Amino acid sequence: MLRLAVPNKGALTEAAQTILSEAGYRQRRDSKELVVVDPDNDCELFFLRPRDIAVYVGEGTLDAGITGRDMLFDSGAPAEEVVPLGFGQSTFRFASAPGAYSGVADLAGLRIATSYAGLLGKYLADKGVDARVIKLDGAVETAIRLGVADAVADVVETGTTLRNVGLEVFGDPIARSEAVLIKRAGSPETNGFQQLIRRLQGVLVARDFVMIDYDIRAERIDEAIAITPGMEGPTVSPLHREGWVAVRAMVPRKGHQQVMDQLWEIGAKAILVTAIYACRL
Ligand SMILES: Nc1ncnc2c1ncn2[C@@H]1O[C@H](COP(=O)(O)OP(=O)(O)OP(=O)(O)O)[C@@H](O)[C@H]1O
Ligand SMILES: O=P(O)(O)OC[C@H]1O[C@H](OP(=O)(O)OP(=O)(O)O)[C@H](O)[C@@H]1O
Ligand SMILES: [Mg+2]
Repeated sequence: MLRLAVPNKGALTEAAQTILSEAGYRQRRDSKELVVVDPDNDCELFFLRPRDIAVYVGEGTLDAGITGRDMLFDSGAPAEEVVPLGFGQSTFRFASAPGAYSGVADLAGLRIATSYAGLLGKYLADKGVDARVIKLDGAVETAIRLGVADAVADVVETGTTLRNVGLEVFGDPIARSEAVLIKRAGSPETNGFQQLIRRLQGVLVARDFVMIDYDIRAERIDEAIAITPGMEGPTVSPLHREGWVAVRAMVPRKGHQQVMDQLWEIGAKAILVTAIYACRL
């Protein structure tokens, strides 16, 4: 049985449940459920704090989990990223009162508040900067005003939280993160785990691609294929109308309107775009 850890709180929770549910796994009915058994998929889902997920997976008590890449690094657990999941994107950055510092080198000897002490500690060591890391559980942005720290290192997405307390980012981003599927470092992939990977990748492709269908004169098929090369090559079928063919191909969702324009320019007709509900490549 596949034992899978899913965030039960925080920024990744909803999107993690959506992607798993689109991949055909059973979901919890209310937010108090901590374990869900999914006999159809021979799987057990454990709802845990995102910060703890890499620890369970690293220990080998759970086979796989969804957490943030930043939390995986921060934990130092022997777990590894297997599939980036395309949601929960954030950067991890330094912030301070506007203009106070311009880069990590300015922080030598100062106090930096963060809830990612592992990640920050490794970064400072890498850069050869000796600073004091003040570990807080959350809402670290307030630490400067309360005199606990000179700078903070925290997750920034829209920047709204920082703006609200009058802080500004400085220096290079420390890390870029998104939700990732993880497994224990070096552990073999079981059948159940490989099936999970294929299903998640299928959902990601279904989100990123659309199906395009159109009719075109047979003599222009090479130009058409150059515009819509598809995955393995487009399906080209004869049309009842002499000298015309029907073409079907997957194209990236982003930019599909430009593809439609280009096809129109070379004389394509009846150009249809439809969503892909699910797929296995
Ligand atoms: N505003 C955000 N937008 C996008 N991703 C975010 C945001 N805040 C956090 N994350 C990401 O979500 C993951 C989990 O962080 P989150 O803040 O939800 O956990 P937490 O701090 O343990 O939970 P809580 O904030 O409920 O205590 C991290 O990988 C983080 O990078
Ligand atoms: O740039 P923004 O879009 O404002 O998002 C970033 C904020 O979101 C997270 O906070 P969260 O709500 O998880 O609270 P926490 O600090 O207590 O973890 C993070 O710690 C930042 O504070
Ligand atoms: Mg948080």
